[in-house]
Amino acid sequence: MKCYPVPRENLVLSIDNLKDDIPEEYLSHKECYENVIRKGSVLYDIFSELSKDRKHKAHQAPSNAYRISDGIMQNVNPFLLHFALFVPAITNQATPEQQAEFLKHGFGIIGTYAQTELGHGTFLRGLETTATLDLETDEFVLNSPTLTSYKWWPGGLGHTANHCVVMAQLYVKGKCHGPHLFFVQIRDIETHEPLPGLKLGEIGAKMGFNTADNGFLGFHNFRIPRNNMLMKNSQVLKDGTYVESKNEKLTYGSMVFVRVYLLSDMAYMLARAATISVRYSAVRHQSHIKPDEPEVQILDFVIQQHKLFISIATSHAFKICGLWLWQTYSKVMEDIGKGSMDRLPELHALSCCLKTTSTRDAGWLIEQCRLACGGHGYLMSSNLPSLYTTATAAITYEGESTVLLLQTARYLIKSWKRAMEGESLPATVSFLSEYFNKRYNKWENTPKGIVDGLKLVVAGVTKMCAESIQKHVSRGQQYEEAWNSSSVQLIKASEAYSRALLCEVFWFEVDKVSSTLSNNLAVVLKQLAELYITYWALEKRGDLLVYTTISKDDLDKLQERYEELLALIRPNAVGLVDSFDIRDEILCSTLGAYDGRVYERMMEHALKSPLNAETVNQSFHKYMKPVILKHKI
Ligand SMILES: CCCCCCCC/C=C\CCCCCC(=O)SCCNC(=O)CCNC(=O)[C@H](O)C(C)(C)COP(=O)(O)OP(=O)(O)OC[C@H]1O[C@@H](n2cnc3c(N)ncnc32)[C@H](O)[C@@H]1OP(=O)(O)O
Ligand SMILES: Cc1cc2nc3c(=O)[nH]c(=O)nc-3n(C[C@H](O)[C@H](O)[C@H](O)COP(=O)(O)OP(=O)(O)OC[C@H]3O[C@@H](n4cnc5c(N)ncnc54)[C@H](O)[C@@H]3O)c2cc1C
Repeated sequence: MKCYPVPRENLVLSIDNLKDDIPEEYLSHKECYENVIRKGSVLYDIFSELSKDRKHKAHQAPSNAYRISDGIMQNVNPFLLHFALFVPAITNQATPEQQAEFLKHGFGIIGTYAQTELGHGTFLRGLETTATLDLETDEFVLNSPTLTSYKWWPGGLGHTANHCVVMAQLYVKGKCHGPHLFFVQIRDIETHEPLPGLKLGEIGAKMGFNTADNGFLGFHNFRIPRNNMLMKNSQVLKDGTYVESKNEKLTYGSMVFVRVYLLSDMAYMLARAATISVRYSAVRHQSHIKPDEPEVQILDFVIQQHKLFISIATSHAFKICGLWLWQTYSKVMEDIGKGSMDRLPELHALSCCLKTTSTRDAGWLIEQCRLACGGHGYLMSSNLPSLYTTATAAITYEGESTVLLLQTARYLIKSWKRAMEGESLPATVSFLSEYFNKRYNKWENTPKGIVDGLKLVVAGVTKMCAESIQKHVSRGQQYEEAWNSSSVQLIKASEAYSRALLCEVFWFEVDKVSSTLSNNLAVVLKQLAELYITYWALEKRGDLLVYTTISKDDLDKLQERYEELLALIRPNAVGLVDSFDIRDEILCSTLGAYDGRVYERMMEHALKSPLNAETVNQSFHKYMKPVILKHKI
């Protein structure tokens, strides 16, 4: 067996079998898939060796080895779900004995996480796949009773995975106990043929993610051993006794893991887009500033700095907040391991709004980076279009953004009610009590003052939501109807909460470590953090004018400070993106390569187009020529 030492980027990137002769955009849908399976299998082999070295723990921050594949695959790795959800679901939701059994083949199996159905993705209590206990045979019988109950979307399900964790409605003795997770083999290990009683396939071409092999799966009286239900939190005994979980939402735990991870993932996606667009903006000369001087680097246009520097700052914000959220996640998981669920609602609320804001921001900021590169940003060889379609998928997967923001709003409203009743609140929402008790300060034009102001916006909007719900109820609506009627404001409350959290954590984490950094590094990091906070204060000036004592004069001074920060960051801009340290082989961009040979690389890439293999394409003689000659006057 090939033995890989812990891979270094150099080792992995030097493997010939990982190089593409033809750029992926020139391959067919089927060739694309086969190409990523070729590369993915090499990486899977390496990661398997790597993972043996460090026993996989459910709550361990995902290894950065994942980053290497992110670059080499260029598109999405069809094995991703195995690492992102299949293994974490088993280590998070199965008993130790089950883990030993299900993972005994180590990386000899390839899994995915099959939860979403054709008819349901958000509303998990509405999932239709059933798992019915057969007491006589000590098995569960899985069925897809309708077309809408077919599993639809799971990554790797179409042709890659041979196992999956399936979410299905558990039926025991005629009673439904809601969604539970089951370990299911779906293909023969040797032949890879679908097992009898299953209908498997891929769901077709998508806007991006076209190598993720998202698939569909239908069950027809498909039997699995009773022991294949993941039974760490709830159990079904041999006699059919159902032992319920201490918290039924623990079943949803695997999604929290990925939502927490996505903050760091988006930091990395943005770092790539910022590296490409800032380096290109340093190379590209276009137009004049002073009429009698040569054309300038487009990075010297202040409006270009306004478009791009927020992406540098946001990547750092997501990285730092991602680590903070990961620490919170790990602590809550530790508490749950000791039997305490107290902080689970808070973790759920934090992960919902931060996952949503980070994926949405990554989407529009990557698009802003693309547009800042003019026409060349529209080339696939820039890699900005692929970064965009990959990042924006995350706004939907792992919890659709609106739905997750409403989950956070649910937590804010509950916290507001607790504040009104004088209860003490967790630190992440304690400002609601301060606001309720009118303990807040006048506006200050400082980073801390801005953070406090943004929290006042959250408290003010949350209060307005609570009053709106109360108003609708007093007019005769049921609570759930009143909730729906107030949902536009509820989304605003969650968005404001997420922004305040990002600003607060970014600023105070940087402030906390700055004394340990070299002066220059501390200065630059603080400039980025202040730029981020000031950018969002100016973006949210309307809310600040409504809910804080900020004045027009304060806003004018903030605008001035923001433009000062752009000028201060300008000399370090290229150094800042270089410090993301993303190699050309992982950046995969003709515009963002370290050596700045943009135009030569663009031409080299263009010549790889199959259309350039000949000077006259056969379609001229076959189709065009007869028409041209026929109509030639
Ligand atoms: C090497 C590793 C690398 C990792 C790399 C990752 C990067 C990318 C990875 C993968 C690419 C693609 C992966 C995509 C995978 C998927 O998309 S999997 C499917 C994702 N689907 C969802 O997220 C479904 C979203 N829907 C839900 O979560 C639920 O339906 C709902 C929360 C919206 C509603 O659930 P419901 O049961 O109806 O609850 P409610 O009645 O609304 O009550 C809410 C209460 O429940 C609590 N709660 C809800 N969810 C959770 C949770 N997850 N954890 C804890 N608690 C939860 C909530 O706090 C409420 O409690 P209260 O009643 O006390 O208010
Ligand atoms: C690239 C990609 C990869 C994926 N990978 C996987 C995977 O590996 N495994 C897996 O199981 N799933 C996967 N999914 C599916 C994904 O998790 C679902 O698409 C997602 O959960 C949203 O559900 P839905 O598609 O049914 O949308 P819906 O929930 O139908 O949402 C449609 C619209 O209805 C709105 N809406 C829904 N409920 C509410 C509500 N309560 N209040 C207000 N508005 C509401 C939404 O906001 C949205 O605007 C993937 C999806 C994508 C795009």
